[in-house]
Amino acid sequence: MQVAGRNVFLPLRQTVLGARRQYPVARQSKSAGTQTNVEQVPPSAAKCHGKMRGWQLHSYGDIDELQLSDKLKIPSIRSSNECLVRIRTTTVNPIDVAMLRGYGATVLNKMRCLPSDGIEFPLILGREFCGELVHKGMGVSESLPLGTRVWGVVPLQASAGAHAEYVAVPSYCISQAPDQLDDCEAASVLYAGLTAWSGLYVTGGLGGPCGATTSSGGGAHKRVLVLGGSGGVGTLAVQILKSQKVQVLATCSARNVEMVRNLGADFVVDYNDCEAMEELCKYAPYDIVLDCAGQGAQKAEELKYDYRQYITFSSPMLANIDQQGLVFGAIKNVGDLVQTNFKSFVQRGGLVKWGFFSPAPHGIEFLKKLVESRKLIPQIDCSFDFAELPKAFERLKGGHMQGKAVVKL
Ligand SMILES: NC(=O)C1=CN([C@@H]2O[C@H](COP(=O)(O)OP(=O)(O)OC[C@H]3O[C@@H](n4cnc5c(N)ncnc54)[C@H](OP(=O)(O)O)[C@@H]3O)[C@@H](O)[C@H]2O)C=CC1
Repeated sequence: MQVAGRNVFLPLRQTVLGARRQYPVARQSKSAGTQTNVEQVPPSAAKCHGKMRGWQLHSYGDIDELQLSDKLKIPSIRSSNECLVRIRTTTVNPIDVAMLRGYGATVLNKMRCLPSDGIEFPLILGREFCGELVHKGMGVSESLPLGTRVWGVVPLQASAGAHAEYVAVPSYCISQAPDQLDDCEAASVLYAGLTAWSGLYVTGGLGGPCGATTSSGGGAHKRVLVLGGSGGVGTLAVQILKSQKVQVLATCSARNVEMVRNLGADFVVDYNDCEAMEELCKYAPYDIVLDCAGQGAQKAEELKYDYRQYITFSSPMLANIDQQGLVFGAIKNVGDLVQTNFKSFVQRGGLVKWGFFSPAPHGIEFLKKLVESRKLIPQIDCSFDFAELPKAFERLKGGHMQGKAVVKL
């Protein structure tokens, strides 16, 4: 991403060695002639020598492409609104597994503003984290002092993600981590939580205009069916909906029915039990059917009950563009969406939409309020040490997760 003061680099090494207290510094960009102020001094990072450990990807492929190195350069703050975080915990999400194979590369490389002959490697995956704020630009709010324990997300197009000791992110992507959560729990909320929030409130308009533009939530007395209530996104979607007094129905495999019920779902069905699945017809029409199970838009055509909106997080958008290029992929996307919506509207009277993760600050605020009032409790499926990160990828590939796969640094 192009940022202001792009040529202003302030490696952590220069700012932390020997430093013991916070003070602002300013560096002049020779080429741009602009000035970027960077407040810094991470006392606890004083031992670092400008290098960090991290898992890198040098080409797309499978899990064995992930390479651990302890000689990676610590990311630099490149604008006054960026923050450098020393990571304590991170997670592995399905998007990391997909990006390992090259998913979305065409669009993401465009967003990375690479020159036409540029390559995106090395890449560091990892979309969310909990850690300590060690370095920040002067434009970052005083409500986030250095040393703050923060939770945050990494925008999809960033080529240096959270599977490393440090990550640099725009300040809107982080906030103070809730005290109610330990480091593992705090790392496992935002990526899936912001996906669920964005699907329900931005794409689905569950809380009206205020639900999408503020942290107010909403949707009381509506009825939502969550497909895949036991996964990373599904467990949070169920709890978000319950906290807003929405009637929640959910599907998952038999072994997870009790867990999803305990999260607050009013009615839970094993998706392998055809008879029980028929029961879902009794509760139709649904205001929203939320696909958190990778079923895609085509699943909407198979449903035997009516809905107003079917929202899937498994859109073919990036895959179409990967396969057919930007122009033909975009045309195919529009065609797919029109065709699916035509069928859906005629058969079920509802619309089919694609939902996406969105790093919105008011979404983060919304999730934080739920955590603080103990209405949202993250579910952790498994945790691994940093050196074992590939095992977390294996666990995700195995499927049937009960929440998140966490990695501790
Ligand atoms: N577009 C976007 O921006 C984003 C998209 N996603 C997508 O959303 C989906 C969910 O992500 P996430 O929760 O992290 O993934 P998980 O792997 O954590 O969860 C998926 C869950 O789906 C359940 N499941 C599998 N098959 C079915 C089925 N036929 N019916 C009902 N449930 C089923 C599984 O439950 P069980 O064990 O009970 O079978 C599993 O727990 C993924 O496809 C992911 O790629 C996620 C984040 C962002």
